[in-house]
Amino acid sequence: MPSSSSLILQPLVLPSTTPRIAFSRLVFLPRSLSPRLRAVSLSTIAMAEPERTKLPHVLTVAGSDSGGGAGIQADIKACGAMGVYCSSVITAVTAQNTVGVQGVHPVPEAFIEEQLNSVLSDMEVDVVKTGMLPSPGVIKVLCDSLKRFPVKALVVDPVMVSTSGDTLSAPSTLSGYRDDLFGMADIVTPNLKEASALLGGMQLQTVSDMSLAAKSIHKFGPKNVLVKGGDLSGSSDAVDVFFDGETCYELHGSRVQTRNTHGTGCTLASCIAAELSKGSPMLEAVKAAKAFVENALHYSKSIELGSGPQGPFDHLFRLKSPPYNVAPGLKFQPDDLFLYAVTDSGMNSKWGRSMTDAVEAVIKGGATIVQLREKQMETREFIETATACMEICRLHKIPLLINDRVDVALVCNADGVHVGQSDMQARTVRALLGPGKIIGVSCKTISQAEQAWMDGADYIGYGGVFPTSTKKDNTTIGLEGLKEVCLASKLPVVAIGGIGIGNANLVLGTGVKNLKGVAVVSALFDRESVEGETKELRSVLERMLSSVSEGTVVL
Ligand SMILES: Nc1ncnc2c1ncn2[C@@H]1O[C@H](COP(=O)(O)OP(=O)(O)OP(=O)(O)O)[C@@H](O)[C@H]1O
Ligand SMILES: Cc1ncc(CO)c(N)n1
Ligand SMILES: [Mg+2]
Repeated sequence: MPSSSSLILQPLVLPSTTPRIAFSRLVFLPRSLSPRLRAVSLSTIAMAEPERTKLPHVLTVAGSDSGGGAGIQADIKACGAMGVYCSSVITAVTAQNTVGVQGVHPVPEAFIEEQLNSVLSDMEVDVVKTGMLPSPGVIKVLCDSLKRFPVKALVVDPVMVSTSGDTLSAPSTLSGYRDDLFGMADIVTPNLKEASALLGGMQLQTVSDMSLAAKSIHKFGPKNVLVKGGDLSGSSDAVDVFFDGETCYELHGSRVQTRNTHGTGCTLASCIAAELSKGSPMLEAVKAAKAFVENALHYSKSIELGSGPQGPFDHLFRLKSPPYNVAPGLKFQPDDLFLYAVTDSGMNSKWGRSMTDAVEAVIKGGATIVQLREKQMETREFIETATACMEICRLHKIPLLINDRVDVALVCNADGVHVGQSDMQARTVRALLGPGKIIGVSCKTISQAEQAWMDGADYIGYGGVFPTSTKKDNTTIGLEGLKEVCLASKLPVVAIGGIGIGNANLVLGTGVKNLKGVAVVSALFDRESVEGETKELRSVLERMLSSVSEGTVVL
């Protein structure tokens, strides 16, 4: 939470095109403090930096798929798409296409060992991901290599049978997986058939069977288990079950209607490995991987390759879409939600001020994030206004979000988008904006908050807390509803709806987990002095915050 005295020293990461000079700067939390403090914060010290960039690195130990949709080929493309370097140790060469597997040619174990030695001894691997390990001997070689060259994480996809029904690893590998490799794994990712085989043929037909299976497989020693439900018959969504040893999570995604699902499992495990190599926590890595697979399937629905029943999909779909080339904006920090200003041009014209003047004033007053919410403005005017506001926000290092209009956000390279329940789904917004942008979702219920998290949003807006004139027909849920959703939410929350100087303390005073701030429209913009009102609200919030943190809340 913001505090006027907290100072941190933070390295400034420069884009790769910038001359190789590193700066360090003093950064105060939150981003908008007084101009005096900001001036101090920007004093930079130039110093020489060695010429070295460490790329996150995944090593895949898997089989080649001549059709290019699964195996090593999927792994390399998936890691590339996630921005991670991928080396490969090939365990077998398969002759494979959309019809099935026509042949398997295992690589001799001694030569697999040689490949492992070459890469692990030299190339600073962060994460190892395994796919097709055709024999128990290969598993043994791999375990020995990992003991000699430990890595940060091990992702085991226990590939046994292809979807076409062809055997990719001997049944005798089962005990190698269970007794040797699983105990070293950070996560194992069996599909339904593999989970069943690992558990001696246990029937898996429902999501609760999947949970039981995840818990049983966990007993073999991996830190986490993900039982994948791509092949769960009769399921209208794509549900996977994640178990971390304590909690079982059902991860629900939309089921894409397509024949092009060959290689989803390899891709999912590689994306998890890629996210782990970048430093993501496990559950976040799994979520990001699942969202990637779903998006890739969605964007590849129309691909026609081969005459068989299961086609490949396009891992590099993002390259085709120019929006993905937009520069990342300010990285999301939950504390930015502290004083969240939402614009309204009707109020600005009432008080005779321009949008840019209003945005500048609200930032000077102490707003920590700005959202342009313009329901009536023509597209061209909206883009011009948003571009001008972006300049002001960039200058002050305050994130600018656009309500609903992903197109406007892309054109003006805003820091993100805020969507409501009837706007574009957050996962689609994420697919369009890419991973570096901020996405917020308005939610009224716990299940909407859960869905926002699943969709890859960064925060939720919860409201209306109090009655408001800004939104007609908006149900008021009150402070009790706010507390309930905050406690259940996995994302930071900003409260909205009828909040102003007179009642903001009631909101922050709840002191409830995940509540990071208040979003305000009329109380800032339907006033004569935007800057003055914002300053006053900011000081009310800061006073409330310090009494909450000292445990001396007086309402
Ligand atoms: N049609 C689909 N729509 C959305 N997600 C899907 C679909 N099919 C599979 N998935 C997702 O893809 C991931 C891989 O699951 P799946 O059960 O297909 O693995 P697999 O059988 O090991 O894959 P492979 O085809 O590589 O053998 C899971 O997250 C699953 O939910
Ligand atoms: C080489 C290889 N690895 C894994 C799979 C599972 O999809 C496959 N079909 N082929
Ligand atoms: Mg499958």
